[in-house]
Amino acid sequence: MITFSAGKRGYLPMTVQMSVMISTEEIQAKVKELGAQIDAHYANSDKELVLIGLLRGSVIFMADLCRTISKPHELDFMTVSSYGGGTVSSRDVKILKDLDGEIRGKDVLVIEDIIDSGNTLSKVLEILETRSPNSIELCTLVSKPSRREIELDVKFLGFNVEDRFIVGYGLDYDQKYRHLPFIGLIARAIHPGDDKAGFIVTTLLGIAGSLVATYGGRLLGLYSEGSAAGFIASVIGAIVILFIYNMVTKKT
Ligand SMILES: O=P(O)(O)OC[C@H]1O[C@H](OP(=O)(O)OP(=O)(O)O)[C@H](O)[C@@H]1O
Ligand code: HPA
Repeated sequence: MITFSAGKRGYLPMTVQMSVMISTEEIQAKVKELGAQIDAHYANSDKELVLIGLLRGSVIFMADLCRTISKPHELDFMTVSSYGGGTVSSRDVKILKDLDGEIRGKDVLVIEDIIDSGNTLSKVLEILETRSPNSIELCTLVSKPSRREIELDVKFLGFNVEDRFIVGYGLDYDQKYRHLPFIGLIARAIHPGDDKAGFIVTTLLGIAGSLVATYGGRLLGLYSEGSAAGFIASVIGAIVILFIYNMVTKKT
């Protein structure tokens, strides 16, 4: 289990616990293996080879993979999106950015980080086939065969994985975690701080809220000297503190 800090949510630091599904070492070994398979496959072709990465997920895999391929090749990119910020394919695959170059007569190798339902790649293949390349093959680091809605012929495959939502090595959840060098599962829901810090901060906030409500209430003439704020007023006091804290931290 790997624990790391993941910025802040509201006024408290977030901590994420992640379990490793595919380690950095396993990924690096597989990338080299795939590079060798790709070199062997295209060794006898006299056509130009172009690797097409689907942004943004494939970028880390593609950057590592292309450096293990000896045959000279071009890199080009397309942006398609089907997941938005969620974990379920919308099946409405949108082409957001097309290729910069021509692929007519070339050997095209499409690079993906993951194939899940197959909707994204099948749409991309449909488009690329209309442009008369010499050949089109698919390469993905990860595949979830049990999720497939559209069958695809994947020539170069890294790992088959079970149906769990994974992140890292290009794979994101809401655009986060792509930078991780391994592929993992978010094991514990993102929570504010560790439990001890959460308890202490919550207690201090409760006390501060009560003080703000008591002295604020006296200033406003709501309480007489010597009487203290009740529970609801203290909660309101705590909310006022959080509001001010968020205003101040947003400005810095
Ligand atoms: O087989 P599918 O069910 O279509 O899912 C696979 C696609 O989902 C992810 O892309 P996403 O739309 O999340 O964009 P991203 O590449 O920017 O992460 C991933 O990179 C694949 O392109
Ligand atoms: O498990 C996943 N993680 C991240 N992105 C994805 N896109 C399809 N499946 C996944």
